[in-house]
Amino acid sequence: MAADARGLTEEDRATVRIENLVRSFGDRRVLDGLDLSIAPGEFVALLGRSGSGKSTLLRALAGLDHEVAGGGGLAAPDDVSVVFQDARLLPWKRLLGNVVLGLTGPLAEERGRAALAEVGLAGRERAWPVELSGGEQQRVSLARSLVREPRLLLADEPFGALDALTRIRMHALLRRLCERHRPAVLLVTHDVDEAIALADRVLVLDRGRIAADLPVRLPAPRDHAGAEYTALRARLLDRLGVRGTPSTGPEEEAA
Ligand SMILES: Nc1ncnc2c1ncn2[C@@H]1O[C@H](COP(=O)(O)OP(=O)(O)OP(=O)(O)O)[C@@H](O)[C@H]1O
Repeated sequence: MAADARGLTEEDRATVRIENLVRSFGDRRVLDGLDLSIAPGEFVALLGRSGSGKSTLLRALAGLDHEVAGGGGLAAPDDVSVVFQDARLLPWKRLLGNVVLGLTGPLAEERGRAALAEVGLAGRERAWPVELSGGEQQRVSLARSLVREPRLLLADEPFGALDALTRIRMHALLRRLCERHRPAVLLVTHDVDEAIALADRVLVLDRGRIAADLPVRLPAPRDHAGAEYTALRARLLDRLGVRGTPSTGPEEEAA
């Protein structure tokens, strides 16, 4: 692997580096020798059938699971933010209070206001979470995550509970925010179109490992009707077993 002027390879510079990760629940090995690396600023989507271990992997990366075993290691930064399907705002705090929770320093409030403005909620700082729609609450959750300028943003089905129209708006917002803040992102989703719309690279988790690792090389704006889009979508659905085609060996393509 090519090294830079300081002798660092791409692997050394990775924001996430996992080798041989294993997680079992009782007799069941959910993650079974999983390898993965994510480069700084890279947006990666993770697909996989229900129960394939997507949330388990996310929890391990978030440092929420102390029972994972990494033979070769699990390296993820400490400055990680996590967004879940439900916004998990504190109902007794106003929006600004929710966004700046745990932030210290004289600029905390100012940064919180700026973050709310970035997600389209300027002027709503003093509103209570209960006054917001589900989509608006999820915007606050994004603001709360990104105000910390994390090196890694983990998102577990963040738009799963939203209606189709709000979801499309949230896609555009998330993409914009990530281009501005440049965290590495691991987005867990069930939705193949969401994965292709947002990510630089799409992974499929199957039988405890990354079974497909495909770069998304589509010109912006990503055209749902384009031949490249359709071909990538078909490959991913195939890997997910949706078309009834059994998956074969690991599928990889250099990014
Ligand atoms: N704390 C736990 N105790 C026992 N089994 C668990 C625990 N957490 C997860 N599992 C099991 O591990 C497997 C993977 O779960 P996980 O939630 O990671 O899957 P997932 O791919 O995120 O699924 P979904 O898409 O349905 O959310 C499941 O079979 C689940 O029952």
